[in-house]
Amino acid sequence: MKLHGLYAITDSQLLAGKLLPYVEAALKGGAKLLQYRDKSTDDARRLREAEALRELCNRYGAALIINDDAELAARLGVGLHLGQTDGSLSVARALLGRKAIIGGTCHAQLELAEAAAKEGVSYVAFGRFFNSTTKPGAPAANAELLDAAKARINLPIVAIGGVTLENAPALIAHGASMVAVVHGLFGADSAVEVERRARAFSALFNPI
Ligand SMILES: Cc1ncc(COP(=O)(O)OP(=O)(O)O)c(N)n1
Ligand SMILES: Cc1ncsc1CCOP(=O)(O)O
Ligand SMILES: [Mg+2]
Repeated sequence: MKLHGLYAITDSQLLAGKLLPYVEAALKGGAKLLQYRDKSTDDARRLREAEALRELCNRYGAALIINDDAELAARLGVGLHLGQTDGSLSVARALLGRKAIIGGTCHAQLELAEAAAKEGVSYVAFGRFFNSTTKPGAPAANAELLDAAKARINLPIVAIGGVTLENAPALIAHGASMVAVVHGLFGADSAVEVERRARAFSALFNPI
């Protein structure tokens, strides 16, 4: 799977009562990666929802990534995203195997990306690039960081944080292989609008 294009991330509050139709709309619109991001402790619901999302991703040729929870990713045989305090990337790589998509949060620091690369990640994620209602306290990054990362890190680069259809082109021009989006994609009034946005995000990426 080429890590290039739209990376959709779910939010349990924003998608309450409409998780599956909105995710299906994003996948129809061309999202390549889908991250299940749910901070709740209801393990039964998380398992059920993640299984349903895996089925949807399979149907649309996208890959499912689980946020924070290596055991759930291993149980489902899908990818994983870990932040700096979410556990070891190299342990996750050993657990999930060499083919799994594993991503690591690198905030605004190239050194974190170099360390993550050594631990065997599939992509490095930087951000937040803009104001984010989903995670307002995330450390701020700027587009020049992407230029530097492109020159130093030989891995796909994901840009996250306040990404919209208006500001995504600059991130892509500075080397982002993927844009990861919550609100700018799923903060829509209808599934039709989510699909339209997903298509528009996807069209920003040149075919490779
Ligand atoms: C693609 C992507 N990039 C960054 C994050 C943030 O991860 P983290 O810092 O662990 O914060 P939480 O998302 O767990 O609140 C991410 N989830 N996905
Ligand atoms: C999880 C995360 N990590 C850095 S910013 C962010 C939130 C992204 O959500 P939004 O696209 O709504 O800003
Ligand atoms: Mg995390």
